[in-house]
Amino acid sequence: MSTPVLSTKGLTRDFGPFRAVDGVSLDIRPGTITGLIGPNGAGKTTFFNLISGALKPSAGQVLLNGQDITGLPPEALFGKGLARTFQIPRPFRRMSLLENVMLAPQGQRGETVLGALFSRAAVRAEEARLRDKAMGILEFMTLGKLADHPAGQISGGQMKLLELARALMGDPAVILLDEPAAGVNPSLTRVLIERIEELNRRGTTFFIIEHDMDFVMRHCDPVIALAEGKVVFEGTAAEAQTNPLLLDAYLGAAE
Ligand SMILES: Nc1ncnc2c1ncn2[C@@H]1O[C@H](COP(=O)(O)OP(=O)(O)OP(=O)(O)O)[C@@H](O)[C@H]1O
Repeated sequence: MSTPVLSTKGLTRDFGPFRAVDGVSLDIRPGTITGLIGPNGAGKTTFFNLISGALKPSAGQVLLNGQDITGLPPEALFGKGLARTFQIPRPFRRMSLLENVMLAPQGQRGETVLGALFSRAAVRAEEARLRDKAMGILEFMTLGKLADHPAGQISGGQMKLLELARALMGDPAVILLDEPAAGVNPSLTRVLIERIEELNRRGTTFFIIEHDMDFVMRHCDPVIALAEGKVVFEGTAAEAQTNPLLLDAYLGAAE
């Protein structure tokens, strides 16, 4: 078996007396599109927040390519190749799409104190490089024509594409997506899925929270299920559909 690109060991998070994530240990294999499912309140988003540095764990560890990244802030993780998108995207609404993508956190010379020591020509060259890279990514995400549009004026589905575009500025090895298909119309969902699969073919690993079981069955392998903060299932999507524990814990509501 290949070395996991991302691992958690006993990852735990308490909110007062309530344990939202309860000793989760799992491995994400490189090159997979791994799905994370579970009922409302199972702890999925909290688990993503712990991995991506948005929340500090009460106990446990997160490893990226074997390196301990527990508790590092999101910007530091972005630089290490771990990116995350949100259930509800939050672009800078008055800035253009291009500016939003260019502003994705990364060691941007022009904005650092050190940057003041570089020549203005070097700063301009760096900005031109970022602009070209951001434009290429927007085109890849089918948003090229909207590059100069204010981000506050695009649809919710386009905002999800923009979120992924921002994530791509860090050349991430692993991307965490929180409900990418929620509230997105079918044609934009298709674009999103095609891009995820294209990036995956090029080697990017995805870890995706998704409630839409059709999406999970078609695109995710393996699938991990959380219930009450614990892993209750790990296997293929087909196994997930027939697992009795899962039917009780999660899919039972559909019966
Ligand atoms: N900041 C917080 N303070 C207190 N409790 C919290 C906090 N964040 C989450 N919780 C609780 O932790 C539990 C897990 O929430 P979480 O949002 O991680 O679940 P989820 O599986 O992502 O649910 P959903 O599918 O509805 O998004 C819930 O009971 C929630 O109320």
